[in-house]
Amino acid sequence: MIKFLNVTKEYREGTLALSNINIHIEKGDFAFIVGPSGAGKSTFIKLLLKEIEPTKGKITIHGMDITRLSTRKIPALRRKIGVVFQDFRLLPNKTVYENVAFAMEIIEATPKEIRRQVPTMLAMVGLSGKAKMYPHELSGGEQQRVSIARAIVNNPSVLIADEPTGNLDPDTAWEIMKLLKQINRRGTTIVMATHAKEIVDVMQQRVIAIEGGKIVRDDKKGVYGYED
Ligand SMILES: Nc1ncnc2c1ncn2[C@@H]1O[C@H](COP(=O)(O)OP(=O)(O)OP(=O)(O)O)[C@@H](O)[C@H]1O
Repeated sequence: MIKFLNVTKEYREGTLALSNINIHIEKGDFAFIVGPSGAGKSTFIKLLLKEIEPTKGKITIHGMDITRLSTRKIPALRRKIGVVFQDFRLLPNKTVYENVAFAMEIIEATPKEIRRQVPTMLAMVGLSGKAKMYPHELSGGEQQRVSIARAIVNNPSVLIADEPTGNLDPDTAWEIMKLLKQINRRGTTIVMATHAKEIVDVMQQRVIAIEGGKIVRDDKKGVYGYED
């Protein structure tokens, strides 16, 4: 479902963030992307979201070459991909309900669809009782749940999570991981960049390690493999 074919990203002359990498992530995979700081993980994620373009190579999602996508088709691509960030990125002046609803308004869902789908998502992430609250009234873990609800409300086939537990204490981090695993079980492919050694070691999922812009490991049930 996601393929990187001989992908190279050079930011400017001499800064080779990714060097001729090949990755194939299958539908339903739960893949951790690990590696030391500066290894190229964020670059990998930005390429997937088409925030940046590769210098060489091809990236396909569902067989669609995203490196050749016209600007007009980028919204359709983004709809297939949900994203969750370390810093939540919720809209501060919107309630929990409105934050999730907004993602549906952007794709022009009908008010009826929104009224049906948003409460379902909030129930799924365990926040039914907090629909009217604002982000600053929530704990970090709760804010991350809202951002997950927002990321999956349009039923994307892939959920990209960039350090989703980076700002959370260990117990809360595990709650978020349980939720991500539950979403994965329902068929959503998950790609998660992380520095969380314990989480990667316990979860026993696919681990793709990047070092110096190259893939140095790709194990089906891998471990983190670095000191924290
Ligand atoms: N916009 C940019 N312009 C120039 N060089 C960049 C840019 N973004 C990243 N780089 C360089 O590309 C390399 C890979 O960076 P990247 O952010 O992908 O690493 P990372 O693995 O995500 O690191 P971290 O774990 O610290 O977030 C680094 O050498 C970095 O300095």
